[in-house]
Amino acid sequence: MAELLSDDQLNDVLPKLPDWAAQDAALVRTVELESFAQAIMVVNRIAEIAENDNHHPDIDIRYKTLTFRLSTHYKGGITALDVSLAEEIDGVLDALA
Ligand SMILES: C[C@H](O)[C@H](O)[C@H]1CNC2=NC(N)=NC(=O)C2=N1
Repeated sequence: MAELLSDDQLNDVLPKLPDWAAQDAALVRTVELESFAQAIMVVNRIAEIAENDNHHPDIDIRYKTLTFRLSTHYKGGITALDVSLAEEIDGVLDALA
């Protein structure tokens, strides 16, 4: 079972996730894609990852801007599961042409 990260643990992790911020007990990243179609393609790729991980992001879709909020719902905050998912989301975004 994943445990909530302490403030110290979170402060250690955040520098490794430069595109993410800790806001309201979640890891948050906003990214603007090239088009709505590309945004939806990204959402679908991340949906596959989330299903495989059984750990799911909150995703806000506004035209071609996506905002991801990662928290572990049954813990009510940020755990290592959220850090791992953030790294996987970064991988999808970094791989875009
Ligand atoms: C039953 C199922 O394993 C749980 O509901 C999973 C699904 N995906 C999840 N995703 C996230 N972000 N937090 C959870 O606590 C969580 N729990």
